Amino acid sequence: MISSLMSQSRVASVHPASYIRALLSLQPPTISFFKRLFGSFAATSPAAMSAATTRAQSLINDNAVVVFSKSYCPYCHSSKKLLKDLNAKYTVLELDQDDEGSAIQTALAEISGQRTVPNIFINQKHIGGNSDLQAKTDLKELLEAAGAL
Ligand SMILES: N[C@@H](CCC(=O)N[C@@H](CS)C(=O)NCC(=O)O)C(=O)O
Repeated sequence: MISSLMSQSRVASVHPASYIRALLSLQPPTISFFKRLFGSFAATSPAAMSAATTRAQSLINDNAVVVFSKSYCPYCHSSKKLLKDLNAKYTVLELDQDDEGSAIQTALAEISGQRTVPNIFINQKHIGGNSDLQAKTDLKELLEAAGAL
C-alpha cells in the first residue's frame, strides 16, 4: 500500500481521488503504527499537558505500584512478569493504547526525569525502569511496605 502510494506520487497525472481511496483503505493496525511512530512528535496543548500531568500524578498517588508501560515493549513485559510472579498487585497504563499516552509520557519525564518505559513507581516513589526494578534486592520488602503483597 505504502509503496503503491509512493510510486503513484511520481506519476504527475494521478487523480487526487486515488490518494483519497488509498488513505481510506488504511487498516487500523497501519494507522496505529503511524500513530506510534509520529505520536510523540505531535504538539500537545498546555491544557492537555496539564490534564496528562494530573492523571499521571493521580495514578502514582492512588496506587501502591504503577507501571507506565507500552504493550509491545519487551522491558515492560519483563517488569510486569516479575511483579506478576511475585503475586504483587500493580496498576498498568499502556501508553501506546491510551489517547493521552504521548502527553502522559512527557508528563512522566517532567515528574521523574525518565522518558523511557517501563516507568515504575512503588509507594509513590520513583523506582526507574526495568533494569532498576530487576536490580532491587529489597523488592519484596518494598512491595510489602506499599501494601502490594
Ligand atoms: N534500560 C531501560 C530500557 C527501556 C527502553 O529502552 N524502553 C523503550 C521501549 S522498549 C523506550 O522507552 N523507548 C522510547 C519510547 O518508547 O518512547 C529499562 O531497563 O527500562
